[in-house]
Amino acid sequence: MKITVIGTGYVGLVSGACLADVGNDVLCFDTDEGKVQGLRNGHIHIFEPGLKEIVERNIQAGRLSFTTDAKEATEFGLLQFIAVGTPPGEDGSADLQYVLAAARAIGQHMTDYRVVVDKSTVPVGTGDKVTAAIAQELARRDAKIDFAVVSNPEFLKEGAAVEDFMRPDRVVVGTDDDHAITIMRELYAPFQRNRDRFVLMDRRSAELTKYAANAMLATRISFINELANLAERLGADIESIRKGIGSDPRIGYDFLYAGCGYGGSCFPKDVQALLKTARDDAGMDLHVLAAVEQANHHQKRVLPAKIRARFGEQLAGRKFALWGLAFKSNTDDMREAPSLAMVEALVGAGAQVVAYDPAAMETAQRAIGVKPGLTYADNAMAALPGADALVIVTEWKEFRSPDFDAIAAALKAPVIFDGRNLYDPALLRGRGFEYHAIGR
Ligand SMILES: NC(=O)c1ccc[n+]([C@@H]2O[C@H](COP(=O)([O-])OP(=O)(O)OC[C@H]3O[C@@H](n4cnc5c(N)ncnc54)[C@H](O)[C@@H]3O)[C@@H](O)[C@H]2O)c1
Ligand SMILES: O=c1ccn([C@@H]2O[C@H](COP(=O)(O)OP(=O)(O)O[C@H]3O[C@H](CO)[C@@H](O)[C@H](O)[C@H]3O)[C@@H](O)[C@H]2O)c(=O)[nH]1
Repeated sequence: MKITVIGTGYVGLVSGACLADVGNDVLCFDTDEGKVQGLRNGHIHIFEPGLKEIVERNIQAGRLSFTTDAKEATEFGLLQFIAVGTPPGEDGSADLQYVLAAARAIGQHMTDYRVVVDKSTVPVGTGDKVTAAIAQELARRDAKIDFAVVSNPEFLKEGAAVEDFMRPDRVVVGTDDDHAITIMRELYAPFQRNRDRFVLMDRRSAELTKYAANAMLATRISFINELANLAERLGADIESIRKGIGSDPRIGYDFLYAGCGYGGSCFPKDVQALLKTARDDAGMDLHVLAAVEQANHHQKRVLPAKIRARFGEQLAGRKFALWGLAFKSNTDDMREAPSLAMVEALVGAGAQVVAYDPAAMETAQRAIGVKPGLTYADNAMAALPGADALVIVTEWKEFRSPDFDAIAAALKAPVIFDGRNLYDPALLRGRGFEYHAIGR
């Protein structure tokens, strides 16, 4: 099939590359000249395991190419995937300017039937707005061309994006257009594995399904974080509790890791956008979700508060090694990363911070800019010498089993603040560490 993917970010590039990998012809369109030029030369601007190989393989096979030309992009694909950003607007609602710009470009240039597939995360009713934007452009040039607008939200996780796209738990498709349904079924047939993963519904339900999934996952995290804070005060261990409740299949073990709060490009903005949609479009307050957001806001401050409780409110003259900057492991994404709140809290109280991340050094420097008091180390161990404590905020694999003797020798005193519960408290205390974790 001939497919155009609009937007070459985490979702667009992964979708385009994976769709090409199963034999489709894919043209990726982005308005960012620099990104497109780089991609043509095989430079991948995001860190995503396995993506580079797939992109290179499919460029070489002639199935994957890139353009900044909207007309070429619209003429290319029978399917037009919209995978542009929907960042939070000032009031927390999803900013649809990029989605609607993409829709207008399709309306301006289409000459034949098109299936427009919305993969961006968008509020209920956006499909209607995309339809209206395309229709308006067609009317402007007096063109009568049929098209369908389908909702097909994406559920991939950064850091495992290729695997998630290739082996999806489900493929949610929202439309009542029979021709579009046939095309979408054919498109996703190679990704069904051993059972039918295709979940067909109306467009509004598909749009809301995406928010429901992220809201549910964010709720689990805020719930376990709050319970962790309680466990700590009551002298219980949240990891034992996670194992104790996870064995119930109705609860499960996944996504119940306590930590220093959820971040990333999705949960914070999608929770906010859903609260806003409910309030503005349905006159409803979502009480549970409002509490989820509030609890997460609090959780990002739990580890800094422990550091202040240990070293005092004023941290001038103190130095901290910070391991992890990305919002989670296996990504370079800094959007809403808990590290941002940590750096702000430490440097704001006068401390020096020496930070290291295996993948997010460049993106962090771009996100934070120049900040007096903050410097970066070339590797994890190089961040430690002379620091009052090691602070961990991202669960990178390379932090899981470090040389504890070398850490103790490099730090001023063996003190660790672990926002991801990476280590066994008894083991660390046995090795002479003062170990502060979350809920243990
Ligand atoms: N990042 C994730 O893990 C993830 C997962 C599932 C869903 N989503 C959703 O998918 C959407 C995209 O997210 P992302 O993280 O890939 O975004 P991103 O910011 O990484 O990429 C968006 C890309 O779109 C391009 N763009 C903007 N306007 C354009 C236009 N009019 N025409 C062509 N290109 C344009 C930008 O230059 C950028 O390269 C969002 O709605 C997001 O909520 C993201
Ligand atoms: O038990 C857990 C699991 C995750 N997190 C944190 O939650 C955030 C989000 O993690 P994750 O969901 O793995 O990353 P994302 O790439 O943001 O993926 C989420 O957001 C995407 C965008 O909508 C969806 O497609 C995915 O299904 C959804 O998992 C990160 O800060 C994690 O550290 C925890 O604190 N505890």
